[in-house]
Amino acid sequence: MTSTAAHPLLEITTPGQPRLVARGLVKRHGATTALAGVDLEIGEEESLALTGPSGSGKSTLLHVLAGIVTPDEGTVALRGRRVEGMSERERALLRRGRFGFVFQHGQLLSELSALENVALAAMLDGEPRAYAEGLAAQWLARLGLAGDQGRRPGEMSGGQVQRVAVARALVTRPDVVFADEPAGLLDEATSREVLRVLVDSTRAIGASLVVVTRDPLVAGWCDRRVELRDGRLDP
Ligand SMILES: Nc1ncnc2c1ncn2[C@@H]1O[C@H](COP(=O)(O)OP(=O)(O)OP(=O)(O)O)[C@@H](O)[C@H]1O
Repeated sequence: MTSTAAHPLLEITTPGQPRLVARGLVKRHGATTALAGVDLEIGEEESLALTGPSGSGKSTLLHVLAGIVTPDEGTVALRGRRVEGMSERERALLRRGRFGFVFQHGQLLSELSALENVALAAMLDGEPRAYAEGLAAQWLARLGLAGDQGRRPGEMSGGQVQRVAVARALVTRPDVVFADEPAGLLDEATSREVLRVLVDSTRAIGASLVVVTRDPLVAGWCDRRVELRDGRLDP
């Protein structure tokens, strides 16, 4: 499942460095300081569980690390290249090609089948349609959804939908996968099933993973766990 698309950001390689490095991140929302100075490094192929109480800044940190939200202060670098210094176009390319996302809900297009949803991510990353559909079919089969390719999100269970979302995030073989309580709306058993698939599949393709989770068992599956409190990482 190798990507054939030439990617303008693929030349970003600095061997030996952590994959993602955040320094001095501060983010304010009006009077609220969501991030109050966060330093974080994420290694090559490392999985990191991001935990902490409600309102502690987990989602904000994930969005800043992923280049979705610009910090008020501080820097984020992917393999040595500053993300917050990129143009909007470069950041969009980065998000589409080098990052994968799994959110709580809403990331699949309801009018498209599971196969089309996954293939679309690969097509947006530059793959031709037939190749993208082949990749999508392989990923769906790998995640136990071989028989569900033609189903739309409304015709699948919550757990199946989130597994399609995992396939969608991984089909571009991203460097880093960001997941914000990706199974937060599911029952505990189904949620853990989805998270297990996410952690294992991310590891299998050599991607790094940042996952926001409240579940200590899931956090235990990750290589490392950090806790945010009032916008700071607990030492
Ligand atoms: N767009 C926004 N506008 C205003 N305040 C915001 C915004 N986004 C986040 N905040 C505030 O910033 C703080 C951190 O929010 P954030 O969503 O990052 O926390 P969280 O740890 O992910 O919370 P939860 O576990 O409840 O999802 C909170 O006080 C929140 O109310």
